[in-house]
Amino acid sequence: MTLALVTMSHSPLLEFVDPPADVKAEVEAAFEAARSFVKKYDPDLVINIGPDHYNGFFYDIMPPFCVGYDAVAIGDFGTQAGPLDVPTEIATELTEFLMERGIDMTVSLRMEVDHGAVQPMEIIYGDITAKPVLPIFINSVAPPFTPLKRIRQLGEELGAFIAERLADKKVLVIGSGGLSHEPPVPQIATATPEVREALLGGGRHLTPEARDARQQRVINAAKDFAAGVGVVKPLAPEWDQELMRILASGDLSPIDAWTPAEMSEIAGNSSHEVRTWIAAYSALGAVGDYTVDYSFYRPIPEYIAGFGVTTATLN
Ligand SMILES: O=C(O)/C=C/c1cccc(O)c1O
Ligand SMILES: [Fe+2]
Repeated sequence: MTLALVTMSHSPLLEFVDPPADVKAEVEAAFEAARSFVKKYDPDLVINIGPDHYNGFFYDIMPPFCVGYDAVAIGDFGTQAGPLDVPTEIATELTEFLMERGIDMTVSLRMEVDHGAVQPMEIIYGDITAKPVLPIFINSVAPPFTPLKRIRQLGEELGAFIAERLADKKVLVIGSGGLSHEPPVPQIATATPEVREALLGGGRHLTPEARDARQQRVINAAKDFAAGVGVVKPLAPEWDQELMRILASGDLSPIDAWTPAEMSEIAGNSSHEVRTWIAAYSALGAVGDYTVDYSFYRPIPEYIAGFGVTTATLN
Protein backbone atom coordinates (compact mmCIF):
# COMPACT_ATOMS: atom_id res chain seq x y z
CA MET A 1 0.00 0.00 0.00
CA THR A 2 1.07 3.53 -0.67
CA LEU A 3 -0.91 6.70 -0.05
CA ALA A 4 -0.57 10.23 -1.42
CA LEU A 5 -2.73 13.31 -1.02
CA VAL A 6 -4.02 16.19 -3.07
CA THR A 7 -6.21 18.88 -1.57
CA MET A 8 -7.64 21.70 -3.61
CA SER A 9 -10.21 24.42 -3.38
CA HIS A 10 -12.88 24.08 -6.02
CA SER A 11 -14.87 26.86 -7.56
CA PRO A 12 -17.70 26.50 -10.05
CA LEU A 13 -16.71 29.97 -11.26
CA LEU A 14 -13.46 28.89 -12.92
CA GLU A 15 -14.99 29.04 -16.39
CA PHE A 16 -17.39 31.93 -15.73
CA VAL A 17 -15.33 34.82 -14.38
CA ASP A 18 -11.96 36.26 -15.28
CA PRO A 19 -9.46 37.06 -12.57
CA PRO A 20 -6.42 39.11 -13.65
CA ALA A 21 -4.12 37.17 -16.02
CA ASP A 22 -1.35 36.71 -13.43
CA VAL A 23 -3.83 35.18 -10.97
CA LYS A 24 -5.17 32.82 -13.62
CA ALA A 25 -1.63 31.82 -14.50
CA GLU A 26 -0.83 31.11 -10.83
CA VAL A 27 -3.91 28.94 -10.48
CA GLU A 28 -3.12 27.08 -13.70
CA ALA A 29 0.44 26.49 -12.43
CA ALA A 30 -1.01 25.10 -9.18
CA PHE A 31 -3.32 22.79 -11.13
CA GLU A 32 -0.37 21.70 -13.27
CA ALA A 33 1.63 20.92 -10.11
CA ALA A 34 -1.21 18.70 -8.85
CA ARG A 35 -1.54 17.09 -12.27
CA SER A 36 2.12 16.20 -12.58
CA PHE A 37 2.22 14.99 -8.97
CA VAL A 38 -0.64 12.60 -9.66
CA LYS A 39 0.74 11.55 -13.03
CA LYS A 40 4.05 10.62 -11.43
CA TYR A 41 2.37 8.80 -8.54
CA ASP A 42 -0.10 7.08 -10.86
CA PRO A 43 -2.67 5.81 -8.31
CA ASP A 44 -4.94 2.91 -9.05
CA LEU A 45 -7.67 4.10 -6.67
CA VAL A 46 -8.85 7.62 -5.81
CA ILE A 47 -10.70 8.24 -2.55
CA ASN A 48 -12.46 11.53 -3.17
CA ILE A 49 -13.64 13.48 -0.12
CA GLY A 50 -15.97 16.26 -1.20
CA PRO A 51 -18.89 18.40 -0.10
CA ASP A 52 -22.22 18.98 -1.79
CA HIS A 53 -24.16 22.19 -2.35
CA TYR A 54 -27.80 21.08 -2.11
CA ASN A 55 -27.59 19.06 -5.28
CA GLY A 56 -27.29 15.54 -3.88
CA PHE A 57 -27.91 16.02 -0.15
CA PHE A 58 -30.85 17.94 1.32
CA TYR A 59 -32.44 18.64 4.67
CA ASP A 60 -34.99 15.87 4.22
CA ILE A 61 -32.12 13.79 5.59
CA MET A 62 -28.70 15.36 6.01
CA PRO A 63 -25.94 13.04 7.23
CA PRO A 64 -22.65 14.43 8.59
CA PHE A 65 -20.82 12.16 6.15
CA CYS A 66 -21.64 9.39 3.68
CA VAL A 67 -19.90 6.78 1.53
CA GLY A 68 -21.13 6.30 -2.02
CA TYR A 69 -21.46 2.70 -3.19
CA ASP A 70 -22.27 4.15 -6.55
CA ALA A 71 -22.35 7.76 -7.72
CA VAL A 72 -23.52 9.96 -10.53
CA ALA A 73 -22.36 13.50 -11.22
CA ILE A 74 -25.16 15.96 -11.91
CA GLY A 75 -23.06 18.21 -14.17
CA ASP A 76 -23.67 21.62 -12.59
CA PHE A 77 -21.78 24.70 -13.85
CA GLY A 78 -20.72 22.79 -16.95
CA THR A 79 -18.86 20.08 -15.07
CA GLN A 80 -18.86 16.56 -16.44
CA ALA A 81 -22.12 14.67 -15.84
CA GLY A 82 -22.64 10.94 -15.56
CA PRO A 83 -21.68 7.92 -13.50
CA LEU A 84 -18.38 7.61 -11.64
CA ASP A 85 -16.46 4.35 -11.72
CA VAL A 86 -17.07 3.46 -8.07
CA PRO A 87 -15.51 0.26 -6.67
CA THR A 88 -18.60 -0.86 -4.76
CA GLU A 89 -16.91 -3.77 -2.99
CA ILE A 90 -14.22 -1.53 -1.51
CA ALA A 91 -16.84 1.08 -0.55
CA THR A 92 -18.82 -1.63 1.26
CA GLU A 93 -15.76 -2.98 3.04
CA LEU A 94 -14.72 0.54 4.05
CA THR A 95 -18.15 1.26 5.49
CA GLU A 96 -18.20 -1.95 7.52
CA PHE A 97 -14.67 -1.21 8.76
CA LEU A 98 -15.64 2.33 9.80
CA MET A 99 -18.79 1.09 11.56
CA GLU A 100 -16.74 -1.45 13.54
CA ARG A 101 -14.38 1.37 14.56
CA GLY A 102 -17.15 3.59 15.93
CA ILE A 103 -17.80 5.82 12.92
CA ASP A 104 -21.54 5.73 12.25
CA MET A 105 -21.23 5.99 8.51
CA THR A 106 -24.16 6.67 6.24
CA VAL A 107 -24.28 5.03 2.83
CA SER A 108 -25.77 6.01 -0.48
CA LEU A 109 -26.33 3.37 -3.11
CA ARG A 110 -26.74 6.15 -5.68
CA MET A 111 -24.97 9.25 -4.49
CA GLU A 112 -25.51 12.35 -6.58
CA VAL A 113 -22.42 14.56 -6.64
CA ASP A 114 -21.84 18.08 -7.92
CA HIS A 115 -18.88 20.28 -8.91
CA GLY A 116 -17.60 20.10 -5.32
CA ALA A 117 -16.83 16.42 -5.73
CA VAL A 118 -15.85 16.14 -9.39
CA GLN A 119 -13.82 19.26 -10.11
CA PRO A 120 -10.47 17.87 -8.86
CA MET A 121 -10.88 14.76 -11.04
CA GLU A 122 -11.65 16.99 -14.01
CA ILE A 123 -8.67 19.23 -13.33
CA ILE A 124 -6.27 16.35 -12.74
CA TYR A 125 -7.44 13.85 -15.35
CA GLY A 126 -9.84 15.78 -17.59
CA ASP A 127 -12.31 12.94 -17.06
CA ILE A 128 -14.20 11.91 -13.93
CA THR A 129 -14.12 8.26 -15.01
CA ALA A 130 -10.36 8.14 -15.62
CA LYS A 131 -9.79 6.13 -12.41
CA PRO A 132 -11.92 4.18 -9.96
CA VAL A 133 -13.22 6.76 -7.47
CA LEU A 134 -14.61 6.00 -4.04
CA PRO A 135 -16.66 9.09 -3.07
CA ILE A 136 -17.00 10.24 0.54
CA PHE A 137 -19.36 13.14 1.15
CA ILE A 138 -18.82 15.43 4.13
CA ASN A 139 -21.58 17.89 4.95
CA SER A 140 -19.99 21.31 4.65
CA VAL A 141 -22.89 23.68 4.03
CA ALA A 142 -25.86 22.56 6.13
CA PRO A 143 -25.83 23.20 9.90
CA PRO A 144 -25.64 21.48 12.33
CA PHE A 145 -22.08 20.34 11.75
CA THR A 146 -20.37 17.47 13.49
CA PRO A 147 -17.34 18.62 15.56
CA LEU A 148 -14.00 18.71 13.75
CA LYS A 149 -12.70 16.08 16.14
CA ARG A 150 -15.12 13.61 14.54
CA ILE A 151 -13.88 14.58 11.09
CA ARG A 152 -10.34 13.84 12.25
CA GLN A 153 -11.47 10.49 13.63
CA LEU A 154 -13.21 9.68 10.36
CA GLY A 155 -10.02 10.53 8.48
CA GLU A 156 -7.85 8.50 10.86
CA GLU A 157 -10.04 5.42 10.50
CA LEU A 158 -10.05 5.88 6.75
CA GLY A 159 -6.24 5.88 6.94
CA ALA A 160 -6.31 2.71 9.05
CA PHE A 161 -8.53 1.05 6.45
CA ILE A 162 -6.18 2.03 3.62
CA ALA A 163 -3.18 0.69 5.55
CA GLU A 164 -4.86 -2.57 6.59
CA ARG A 165 -7.11 -3.46 3.69
CA LEU A 166 -5.68 -1.84 0.57
CA ALA A 167 -2.21 -3.34 0.86
CA ASP A 168 -2.05 -4.07 -2.85
CA LYS A 169 -3.08 -0.60 -4.01
CA LYS A 170 -1.63 2.79 -4.72
CA VAL A 171 -4.22 5.13 -3.25
CA LEU A 172 -4.69 8.85 -3.79
CA VAL A 173 -6.88 10.70 -1.31
CA ILE A 174 -8.37 13.96 -2.55
CA GLY A 175 -9.90 16.64 -0.34
CA SER A 176 -11.97 19.10 -2.35
CA GLY A 177 -13.12 22.41 -0.94
CA GLY A 178 -12.58 25.55 1.04
CA LEU A 179 -10.88 27.50 2.19
CA SER A 180 -12.53 30.62 3.64
CA HIS A 181 -15.54 31.58 1.55
CA GLU A 182 -19.19 32.39 1.64
CA PRO A 183 -20.78 32.10 -1.79
CA PRO A 184 -24.55 32.65 -1.95
CA VAL A 185 -25.45 29.09 -0.94
CA PRO A 186 -28.77 29.49 0.92
CA GLN A 187 -28.97 29.08 4.69
CA ILE A 188 -31.92 27.26 6.22
CA ALA A 189 -32.07 29.74 9.11
CA THR A 190 -32.75 32.68 6.79
CA ALA A 191 -34.53 30.86 3.97
CA THR A 192 -37.80 32.12 2.51
CA PRO A 193 -40.55 29.46 2.43
CA GLU A 194 -39.73 28.78 -1.24
CA VAL A 195 -35.99 28.40 -0.63
CA ARG A 196 -36.67 26.30 2.47
CA GLU A 197 -38.70 23.92 0.31
CA ALA A 198 -35.76 23.68 -2.13
CA LEU A 199 -33.36 22.91 0.73
CA LEU A 200 -35.70 20.19 1.96
CA GLY A 201 -35.38 18.38 -1.34
CA GLY A 202 -37.44 20.40 -3.81
CA GLY A 203 -34.15 21.63 -5.29
CA ARG A 204 -33.23 18.15 -6.48
CA HIS A 205 -33.12 17.66 -10.28
CA LEU A 206 -33.78 21.28 -11.25
CA THR A 207 -35.21 22.17 -14.62
CA PRO A 208 -32.62 23.66 -17.01
CA GLU A 209 -34.18 27.09 -16.47
CA ALA A 210 -34.04 26.84 -12.68
CA ARG A 211 -30.48 25.49 -12.89
CA ASP A 212 -29.43 28.46 -15.07
CA ALA A 213 -31.05 30.94 -12.70
CA ARG A 214 -29.33 29.34 -9.71
CA GLN A 215 -25.94 29.42 -11.43
CA GLN A 216 -26.36 32.97 -12.74
CA ARG A 217 -27.01 34.19 -9.19
CA VAL A 218 -23.62 32.79 -8.12
CA ILE A 219 -21.82 34.20 -11.17
CA ASN A 220 -23.33 37.65 -10.55
CA ALA A 221 -22.32 37.50 -6.89
CA ALA A 222 -18.74 36.66 -7.90
CA LYS A 223 -18.56 39.55 -10.35
CA ASP A 224 -19.90 41.93 -7.69
CA PHE A 225 -17.50 40.57 -5.08
CA ALA A 226 -14.53 41.04 -7.42
CA ALA A 227 -15.72 44.58 -8.14
CA GLY A 228 -15.85 45.30 -4.42
CA VAL A 229 -19.63 45.61 -4.28
CA GLY A 230 -22.39 43.29 -3.12
CA VAL A 231 -22.84 41.28 0.02
CA VAL A 232 -20.35 38.41 -0.12
CA LYS A 233 -18.42 38.08 3.14
CA PRO A 234 -14.70 38.93 2.82
CA LEU A 235 -12.26 36.04 2.53
CA ALA A 236 -10.04 35.32 5.54
CA PRO A 237 -6.47 34.73 4.29
CA GLU A 238 -4.97 34.59 7.79
CA TRP A 239 -7.38 31.89 8.87
CA ASP A 240 -6.71 29.97 5.65
CA GLN A 241 -2.96 30.11 6.11
CA GLU A 242 -3.15 29.11 9.75
CA LEU A 243 -5.17 26.06 8.74
CA MET A 244 -2.66 25.17 6.02
CA ARG A 245 0.18 25.57 8.52
CA ILE A 246 -1.51 23.19 10.98
CA LEU A 247 -2.22 20.63 8.26
CA ALA A 248 1.41 20.74 7.11
CA SER A 249 2.69 20.37 10.68
CA GLY A 250 1.37 16.82 11.02
CA ASP A 251 -0.30 17.62 14.38
CA LEU A 252 -3.93 18.38 13.62
CA SER A 253 -5.09 18.37 17.25
CA PRO A 254 -5.27 22.21 17.55
CA ILE A 255 -8.14 22.11 15.06
CA ASP A 256 -10.35 20.30 17.57
CA ALA A 257 -10.84 23.60 19.40
CA TRP A 258 -12.39 25.27 16.34
CA THR A 259 -16.15 25.46 16.66
CA PRO A 260 -18.52 25.51 13.69
CA ALA A 261 -19.96 28.85 14.80
CA GLU A 262 -16.51 30.46 14.93
CA MET A 263 -15.59 29.01 11.55
CA SER A 264 -18.71 30.50 9.96
CA GLU A 265 -18.13 33.83 11.69
CA ILE A 266 -14.46 34.19 10.77
CA ALA A 267 -14.20 32.36 7.47
CA GLY A 268 -17.73 32.19 6.09
CA ASN A 269 -20.61 29.77 5.90
CA SER A 270 -18.86 27.55 3.36
CA SER A 271 -15.53 27.44 5.22
CA HIS A 272 -16.76 24.07 6.53
CA GLU A 273 -15.57 22.64 3.23
CA VAL A 274 -12.14 22.51 4.89
CA ARG A 275 -13.51 19.41 6.60
CA THR A 276 -12.59 17.57 3.41
CA TRP A 277 -8.97 18.70 3.76
CA ILE A 278 -8.91 17.81 7.46
CA ALA A 279 -10.25 14.30 6.80
CA ALA A 280 -7.77 13.78 3.95
CA TYR A 281 -4.78 14.93 6.02
CA SER A 282 -5.97 12.87 8.99
CA ALA A 283 -6.06 9.78 6.77
CA LEU A 284 -2.53 10.41 5.54
CA GLY A 285 -1.27 11.10 9.06
CA ALA A 286 -2.80 7.86 10.33
CA VAL A 287 -0.69 5.95 7.84
CA GLY A 288 2.59 7.68 8.64
CA ASP A 289 4.57 10.91 8.92
CA TYR A 290 4.21 13.04 5.83
CA THR A 291 5.63 15.99 3.99
CA VAL A 292 3.71 18.63 2.09
CA ASP A 293 5.57 18.69 -1.22
CA TYR A 294 3.65 21.50 -2.82
CA SER A 295 1.52 24.30 -1.43
CA PHE A 296 -0.25 27.16 -3.17
CA TYR A 297 -2.49 29.77 -1.63
CA ARG A 298 -4.12 32.94 -2.82
CA PRO A 299 -7.40 34.63 -1.88
CA ILE A 300 -9.32 35.00 -5.17
CA PRO A 301 -12.52 37.07 -4.95
CA GLU A 302 -13.46 36.25 -8.58
CA TYR A 303 -13.71 32.59 -7.56
CA ILE A 304 -15.23 33.48 -4.15
CA ALA A 305 -12.55 31.37 -2.54
CA GLY A 306 -9.51 31.40 -0.37
CA PHE A 307 -7.90 29.24 -3.00
CA GLY A 308 -5.44 26.54 -1.99
CA VAL A 309 -3.80 23.51 -3.58
CA THR A 310 -1.50 21.10 -1.76
CA THR A 311 0.11 17.76 -2.44
CA ALA A 312 1.64 15.53 0.23
CA THR A 313 3.43 12.19 0.47
CA LEU A 314 4.46 9.80 3.21
CA ASN A 315 8.06 10.21 4.40
O1 LIG B 1 -23.59 27.70 -5.66
C1 LIG B 1 -22.94 26.67 -5.50
O2 LIG B 1 -23.42 25.56 -5.74
C2 LIG B 1 -21.55 26.76 -5.04
C3 LIG B 1 -20.77 27.83 -5.27
C4 LIG B 1 -19.36 27.96 -4.88
C5 LIG B 1 -18.73 29.17 -5.15
C6 LIG B 1 -17.40 29.37 -4.80
C7 LIG B 1 -16.67 28.40 -4.16
C8 LIG B 1 -17.28 27.19 -3.87
O3 LIG B 1 -16.62 26.22 -3.20
C9 LIG B 1 -18.60 26.96 -4.27
O4 LIG B 1 -19.08 25.74 -4.03
FE1 LIG C 1 -17.99 24.56 -2.71
